[in-house]
Amino acid sequence: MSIKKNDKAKPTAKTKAVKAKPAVRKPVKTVKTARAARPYKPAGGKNGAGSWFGWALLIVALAALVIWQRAPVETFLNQLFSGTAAVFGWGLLLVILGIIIAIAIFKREAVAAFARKTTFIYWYRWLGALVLLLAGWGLLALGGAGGSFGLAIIGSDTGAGGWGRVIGLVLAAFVLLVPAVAWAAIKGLGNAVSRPFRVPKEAPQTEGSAFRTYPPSHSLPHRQGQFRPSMTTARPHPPGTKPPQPPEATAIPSSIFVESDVTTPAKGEGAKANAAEAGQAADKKEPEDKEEEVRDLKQVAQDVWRKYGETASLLATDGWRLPPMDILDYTPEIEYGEADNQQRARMIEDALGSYGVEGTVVQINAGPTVTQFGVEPGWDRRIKEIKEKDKDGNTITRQVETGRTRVKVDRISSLANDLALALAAPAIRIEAPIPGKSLVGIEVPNTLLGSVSMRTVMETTAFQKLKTKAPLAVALGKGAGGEAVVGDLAKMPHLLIAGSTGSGKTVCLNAIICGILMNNTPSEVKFIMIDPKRVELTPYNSMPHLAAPVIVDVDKAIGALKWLAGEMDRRYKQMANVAARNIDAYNKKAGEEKMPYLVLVIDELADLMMAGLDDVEHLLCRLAQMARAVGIHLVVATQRPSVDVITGLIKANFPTRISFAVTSQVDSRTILDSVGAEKLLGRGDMLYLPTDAAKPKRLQGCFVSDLESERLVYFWNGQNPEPQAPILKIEDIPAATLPGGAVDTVHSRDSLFDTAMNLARQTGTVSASFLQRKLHIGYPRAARLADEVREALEDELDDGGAEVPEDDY
Ligand SMILES: Nc1ncnc2c1ncn2[C@@H]1O[C@H](COP(=O)(O)OP(=O)(O)OP(=O)(O)O)[C@@H](O)[C@H]1O
Repeated sequence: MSIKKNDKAKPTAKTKAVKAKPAVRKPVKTVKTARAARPYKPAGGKNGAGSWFGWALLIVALAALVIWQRAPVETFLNQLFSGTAAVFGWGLLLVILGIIIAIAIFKREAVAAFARKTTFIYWYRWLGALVLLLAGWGLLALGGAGGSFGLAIIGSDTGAGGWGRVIGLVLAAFVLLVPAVAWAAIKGLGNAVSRPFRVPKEAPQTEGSAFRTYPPSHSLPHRQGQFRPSMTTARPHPPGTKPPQPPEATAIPSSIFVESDVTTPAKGEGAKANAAEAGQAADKKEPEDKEEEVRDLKQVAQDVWRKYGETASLLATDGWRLPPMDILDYTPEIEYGEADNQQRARMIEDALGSYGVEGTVVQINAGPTVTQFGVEPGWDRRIKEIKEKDKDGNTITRQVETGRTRVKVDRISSLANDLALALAAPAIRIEAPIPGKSLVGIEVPNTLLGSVSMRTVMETTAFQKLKTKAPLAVALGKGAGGEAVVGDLAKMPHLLIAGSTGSGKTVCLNAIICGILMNNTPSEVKFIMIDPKRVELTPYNSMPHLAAPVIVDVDKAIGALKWLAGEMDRRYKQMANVAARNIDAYNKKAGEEKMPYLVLVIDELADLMMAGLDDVEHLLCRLAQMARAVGIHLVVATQRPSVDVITGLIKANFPTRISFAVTSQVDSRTILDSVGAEKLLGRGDMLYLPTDAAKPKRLQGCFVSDLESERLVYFWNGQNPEPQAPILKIEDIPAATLPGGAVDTVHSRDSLFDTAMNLARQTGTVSASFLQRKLHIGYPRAARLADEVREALEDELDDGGAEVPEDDY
């Protein structure tokens, strides 16, 4: 608000001159833009210990060093232990070695962490550098400039013997510095030598070969009852013997990739279309395109194996290999126009000013989807008009500020729609105040919407730090200022996700699942996945991390919840036996028999709630209340955030919540207890409410493409671990019963059931795609409807009715 000033005016006797300063616009202090993620430091594996090849090298190198420098070592030991060395002789070295190995075994985790921290996981490279140094010194000695130490290195022989030693040292350094290349060279040499003597033969995949071929999960509906479908029989290893180890990583397993007829169904929108048109040449794609895609995928996965299959740091303690970071795509971030944001900041100030609200934009946080403008509320000034005479005797009016109060935050919040109009933005969310700052945050959608790849978040220091102490670390997305937001599922300890259709729930679930898959082996984490929609999570079928194949039947799902509640009780008893209070304490005491974390993922809670409201609510609440300590965590998503699905009890037990775009304020309140989610933009734009925060935080969720998750599934499926006994078999899950005792078959009958029946009778066709076209409904619903119609017609046939039409899915 400007205040007129008249320098010439003289104050009258009655008035006191007040020097009123015009409101000065402060410059925008901070402009944060989303920065490129910090360069990724290679993540250490679980033990960080190195391969057998590396260990063998170390032992040989140490032994050679000791034998070579026997005299000084002996002198040193004698000096160190005086009489002791004389008594024990060289045995003392063995004792020291034994102590070191014992410490390494008992303090495995600590040693691994230390090794990772100090980059000692690359000890062989350090050693290699040392050997190279010695070689250099030896070379100097050959030229007469190496001193007595140099002469010792070449054995005081400046002829062929000395040269031989130097060359030997250089070769040893080469092997230590790049063991993989050395190993490949040795193998290549071996192959070249043996090639002339080899008899060419066909190499069919034999039973028990290093890698198994897995049929595409979606093509196995008939195998729903089986655990980990595989085409080869897994041989149990005899008790007391070593379980089969994963294959040598240098061999790129061709059989891990399913052949070109395999198309794991894409998830998300693509998935639905894909599944819907499964019978119609796989989603209208040209066969060549499809082949190209599969070949690409195969190529990428092969490249990943070639590059990282032998990385020692990827080898986990239990023999599995963790996926390398390169398995995820790297998407460069969009740079946001700073000038554009400055201009919008001015527009916000002007728009506020035009409604009589003083405010200055003092901070701009540019994020991937929205830019947050931090507005410092100005003053509500009380102005008094003073009439006075100038020196010519004319009456002039002067305004004087007589008092001021801060602009109320509510006055800015109530202008959301007006600001949206002024900025020509679709929706504006106002965060008043920004937690921890005395500013009001105005979130304006960017003109260019960016997406956040999971890799960019996983490579940040925040995630890398969390990962070292939290096995269930998940990458959630990036905040309004482009900062990475990560969370620990174990601390959440259960997560409720809601949002309207197409808002990004399934992508978020995938990001959580893939995040866990990137850092945990099947013996550390098991999943139970419930997917009533049948297309979203089924691509994970056949993965070794699954405690049971993906459950798609609602009645089985309720049975699985009951099993999980039983498992929780069993775990509590097991823990009580060893006096452990939680899973971490138990696993520390348990030694080899560790308890895996169990993560239950439900893609559509509404379907379950509709099937057995009381049962499901009771079971979920019981699990949510008690399961954290025994390592069971729930991740539940729904597209119906209404009070009959997200009941008060469920809400109370799921303290961590994520809301994607919803259609109304009521829905937003139901999920978050506050408004705001109705203003979200969809496509991964979310409000994240962690347990310890009073207000939700706006993020752009991580995007995981179908290709990325497929690659991960291939990676895990391709390994040949020790055979795993199924924890939970689908056929063992009891079907849930309705309150009346009858098996639940009628509840899910669709409102379009009668229309679909009529269509089937008239046209003689029952297929999901047909119903989808005719009834203008989505694929999941059409597929369910087709099943119902088919069942009903089969029942009629049993009672002497018309024949069931041929299925043309
Ligand atoms: N984090 C994200 N970044 C970029 N795009 C996203 C993100 N999340 C979702 N999308 C886009 O939105 C589409 C729909 O997402 P998704 O399938 O997860 O929605 P949904 O909420 O699960 O829908 P439905 O309930 O119908 O299954 C995706 O295909 C993708 O194109």
